[in-house]
Amino acid sequence: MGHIQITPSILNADFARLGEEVARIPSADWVHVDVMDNHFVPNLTFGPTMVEALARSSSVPLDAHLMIEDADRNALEYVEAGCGSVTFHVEAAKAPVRLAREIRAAGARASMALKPATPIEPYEDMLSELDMVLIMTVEPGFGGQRFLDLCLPKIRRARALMDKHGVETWLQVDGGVSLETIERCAEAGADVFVAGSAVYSAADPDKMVTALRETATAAQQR
Ligand SMILES: O=C(CO)[C@@H](O)[C@H](O)COP(=O)(O)O
Ligand SMILES: [Co+2]
Repeated sequence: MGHIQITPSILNADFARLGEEVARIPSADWVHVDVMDNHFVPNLTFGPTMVEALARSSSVPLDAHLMIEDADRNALEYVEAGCGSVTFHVEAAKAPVRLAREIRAAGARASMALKPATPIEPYEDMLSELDMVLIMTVEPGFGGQRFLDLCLPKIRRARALMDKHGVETWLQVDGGVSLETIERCAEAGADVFVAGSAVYSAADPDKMVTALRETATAAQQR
């Protein structure tokens, strides 16, 4: 398992001042940018032009979470926009192995996301093609939803498969992660944590990043 990383989502930040909002979380390991196209999910956020502007203004690297149809055709735009990690949904990719290879070849970390009802087992043999697997712990589309405990067994199974294959693939969780739920995820084997509303509704977002990291690190070492 890798060291604990915290990647705040800006979905619940003030979109009118995104540059300033990102500057409020200097301790974050990554900034999670939720790209939504109103087709793969029933919500619309921003595209590569905005992500490119954010990448230029941020001292923290960007972790793009693409909730878009036709990921095969559009994912590379986010590598070109300057994201250090690009996550596509397997439900939206026609050729996930080819896409992961293309993302890596273009110079970013390649990551694949699974919705709550999508199993990890069919993708066991492609773990070595991935730098990260993202297990959604809410249905994608909106911030501020309740954490789905039913996803915890899948986190455990994903960690067991990664151990079995001896890969260094990171295991990210996204959705409803807070000081209350992060321990369960870390104990199950996750090492990269997206937190949106928990961070941006805190009085001091950067302090919340530190608190989340400390809580997860303690749970991981138990
Ligand atoms: O990808 C998504 C939602 O689809 C997430 O990244 C959320 O934006 C995280 O927000 P919280 O659930 O932590 O409020
Ligand atoms: Co996300």
